[in-house]
Amino acid sequence: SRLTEDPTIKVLVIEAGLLDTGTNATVIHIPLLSGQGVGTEYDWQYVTTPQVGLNGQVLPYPRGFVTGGSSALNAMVYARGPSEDFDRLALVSGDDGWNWTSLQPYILKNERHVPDWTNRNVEGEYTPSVHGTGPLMTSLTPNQTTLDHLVFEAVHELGGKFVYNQDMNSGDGLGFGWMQSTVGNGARSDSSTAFLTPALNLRSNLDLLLQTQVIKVAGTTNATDLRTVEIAQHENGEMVFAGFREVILSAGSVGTPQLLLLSGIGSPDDLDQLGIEPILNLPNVGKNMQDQPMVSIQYSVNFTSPLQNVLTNATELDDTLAQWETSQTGFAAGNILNTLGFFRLDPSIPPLSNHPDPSAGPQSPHISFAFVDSFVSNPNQDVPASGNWITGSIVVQSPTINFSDTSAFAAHIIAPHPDAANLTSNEEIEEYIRFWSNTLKHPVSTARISSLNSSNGVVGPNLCVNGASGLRVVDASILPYATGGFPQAQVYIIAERASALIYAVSC
Ligand SMILES: Cc1cc2nc3c(=O)[nH]c(=O)nc-3n(C[C@H](O)[C@H](O)[C@H](O)COP(=O)(O)OP(=O)(O)OC[C@H]3O[C@@H](n4cnc5c(N)ncnc54)[C@H](O)[C@@H]3O)c2cc1C
Repeated sequence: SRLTEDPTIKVLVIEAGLLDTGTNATVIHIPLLSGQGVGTEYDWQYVTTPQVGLNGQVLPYPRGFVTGGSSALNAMVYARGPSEDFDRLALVSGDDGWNWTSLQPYILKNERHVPDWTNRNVEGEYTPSVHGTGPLMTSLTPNQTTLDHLVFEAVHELGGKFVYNQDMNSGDGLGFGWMQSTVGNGARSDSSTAFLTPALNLRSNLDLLLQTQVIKVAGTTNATDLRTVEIAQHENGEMVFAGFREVILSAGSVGTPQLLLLSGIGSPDDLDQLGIEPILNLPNVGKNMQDQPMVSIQYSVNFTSPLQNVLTNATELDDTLAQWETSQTGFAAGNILNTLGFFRLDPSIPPLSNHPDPSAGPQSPHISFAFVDSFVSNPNQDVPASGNWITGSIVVQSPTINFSDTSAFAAHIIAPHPDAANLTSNEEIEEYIRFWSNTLKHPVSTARISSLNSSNGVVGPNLCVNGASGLRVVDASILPYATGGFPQAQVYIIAERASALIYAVSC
């Protein structure tokens, strides 16, 4: 979208998946259904290899197979992460243009805060000055609940590190706050609805090839001058497009290293085993992947929740969805997540007492957690047939023990779910985590950025592939570390600056 603002530049987008329109695609656009696009025709439907740390489990690994990519499938959490994340990106890449302060124009250019459909008063729930004027819309929940108020009562009661964070997109990455979702006008806002589709409607210098898989990038006269793309629209239907000014891979943390390897870019040993002729020795392609594990604990509670009512009562669900279809309003026009917290672990106890701190700095989180007003099951866990439930979803480790002990929660919690009933020793907690963990689906770092003189990276500070010409990577794979926030916000920011770099510096 940004590149085609210049009418002299022609852009061809090649997308393997489907268009995000049509009857089935409402699963993408209705905020209440967020997450339900997983496992459908809009998902590549990968699975992991058996995970050693999770007792050998094989987990589904969804990736968007649709215009908008995974931003059309995701849980819509918009959290840029701590400023320290971006400062570390600048340090690793040796380019101050990636630090939090330098990125401000791009941060403000891609996103804007909008009211939820009820237009309720949200004063004190976010900070207007840290939001911009961009096409991507973010908003707060229209559906505040009893649970949300309990969460903030518990935060107040616990004090200490459990501070209220008015806006987790301000660069301050710690504390509990109201969650911002990529929702506007009652529907999901994503990289297709905010950027690609409006540009396609507006400009003739942008074209989209759908259901077309890129097979590899190639050189024509010079093997490392990579401006040719081989594609296929069906088996044995290969075509070659040559002569691009530049090829930009945005196939994501799984697709981008796959394409690099298919093109002969990677570790020569890996490529030899696959029968692919090596053209560039970049041993970090597809290596160093970081993701964020998550585990949920459910509690039965003595209050009912609107979300649970809708999800368990077919008539209510039909009515809610019918209202959305008519006017993009009602309960279905809000995300199912309303609040989110980011915290640091105690440095005096393991794992931090015997490992280097993996966070980006002293103001960056080690864990995050969110509460949902319903039963969110872990992989292969059955949803109980009855009862009122809430779920605490914890990334990496569980401080919900503290939370459920607060008087705010104690007055409402009946019992933890039987699967988590007897978690008292460290061993029992560890076994629970290994057995029930899932992934947040946040892979990064498979084509990581590094400074110009480093051999650790796949791309340099301008996102050009090291040792090649004509080839750039712009997606989550370039991030050097798992984010202290949630990755999509960082991907939009990277893409916004990348468009400026593409104008300024050729690869
Ligand atoms: C279920 C789920 C929930 C998530 N929840 C959140 C969340 O709440 N908040 C958050 O910040 N992040 C979340 N994420 C992660 C976030 O969506 C991703 O980090 C982000 O979308 C990555 O963007 P990307 O451009 O790197 O890749 P993607 O968005 O995955 O885009 C890659 C695109 O390339 C296409 N492609 C791949 N290979 C080829 C090929 N060979 N030829 C042609 N096209 C190809 C794909 O079809 C896809 O459209 C979630 C992800 C998932 C899957």
